[in-house]
Amino acid sequence: MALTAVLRLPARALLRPWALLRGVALGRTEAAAGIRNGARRFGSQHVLVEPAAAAGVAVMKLRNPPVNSLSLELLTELVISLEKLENDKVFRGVILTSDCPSVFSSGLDLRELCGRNPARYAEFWKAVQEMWLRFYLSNLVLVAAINGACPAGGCLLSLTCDYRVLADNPKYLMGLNETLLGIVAPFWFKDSIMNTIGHRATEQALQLGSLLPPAEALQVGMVDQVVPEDQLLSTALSVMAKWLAVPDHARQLTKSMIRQATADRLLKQRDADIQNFVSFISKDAIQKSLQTYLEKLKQKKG
Ligand SMILES: CC/C=C\C/C=C\CCCC/C=C/C(=O)SCCNC(=O)CCNC(=O)[C@H](O)C(C)(C)COP(=O)(O)OP(=O)(O)OC[C@H]1O[C@@H](n2cnc3c(N)ncnc32)[C@H](O)[C@@H]1OP(=O)(O)O
Repeated sequence: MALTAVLRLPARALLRPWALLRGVALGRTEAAAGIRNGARRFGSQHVLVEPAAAAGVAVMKLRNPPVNSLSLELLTELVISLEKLENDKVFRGVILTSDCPSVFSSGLDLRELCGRNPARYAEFWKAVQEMWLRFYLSNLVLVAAINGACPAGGCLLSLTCDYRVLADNPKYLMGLNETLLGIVAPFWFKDSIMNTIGHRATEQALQLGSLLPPAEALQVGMVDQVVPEDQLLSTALSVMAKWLAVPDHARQLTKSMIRQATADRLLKQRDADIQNFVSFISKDAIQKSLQTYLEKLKQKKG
């Protein structure tokens, strides 16, 4: 960033050096535009973060076109973006949404699960764990504004949030569909959904790999609200206002009291979970089934 551009920045940006780094990552024009509008706006290649109209709230948008598949890069950038917001005392809540049309996130990037070497699988799985742990235990209020399809890892990401609002569109299917790919959702995926929809509903949803349309997702408790698409963000902001009306320290300790035990189950066996994943995903039969699934997805268009 040129010195003249730095000098034009408001003092508060200079007090936060990472805000300048974000500007570099965004490119000078976009960063400058954000600041000119009086709003600090930052991002990385795959995650865009901008302050919402409400004080203390940021909107975090996934932008890994075409379908926001959770690659190693996107997972890493999500964690870094959340950490930056947590360290910036201005922010108390985050609305998580998608910048890609009609897909919130297509889940883990299937290309990360096929044809890689064990070291890369291990690195990728560590990043999936990290994303889940950091979002699940975040001190901030997280509201998911789900503006598209939300299968598998996309659903997991939304389940880390404190509240989920889903746009009412029959194409926006949501759920943990791993069994349909011939793979098994790990215990912490299962814990996330079971803590949300309960034991019996999980028995069905997880074994069947159900992808639910909005009305059913609402009925089972996978989401808290279904609203017309054009009201998604305003609803998420209203929900956020209600959550932010509670004193942070009391809400944060309560959240931790409810969630820490679930996170600890993974924290106690992170390495074993990585080894399990690597040996499971490396099996020929699993690789075959994933490749067939990926090919079917690609052929869908033809
Ligand atoms: C004992 C057990 C121990 C350990 C357990 C170990 C391992 C197992 C755990 C693994 C957990 C896995 C979790 C996951 O998240 S797996 C991913 C599952 N995701 C899906 O099933 C969704 C697949 N995608 C879709 O259904 C559709 O793409 C979607 C999201 C509805 C959007 O539809 P549409 O807009 O029509 O877009 P296209 O289908 O045409 O897709 C465009 C383009 O993107 C490619 N693509 C789609 N999804 C993915 C993906 N997840 N990863 C990578 N690429 C994806 C698709 O193939 C198209 O590519 P093209 O090249 O043809 O343009």
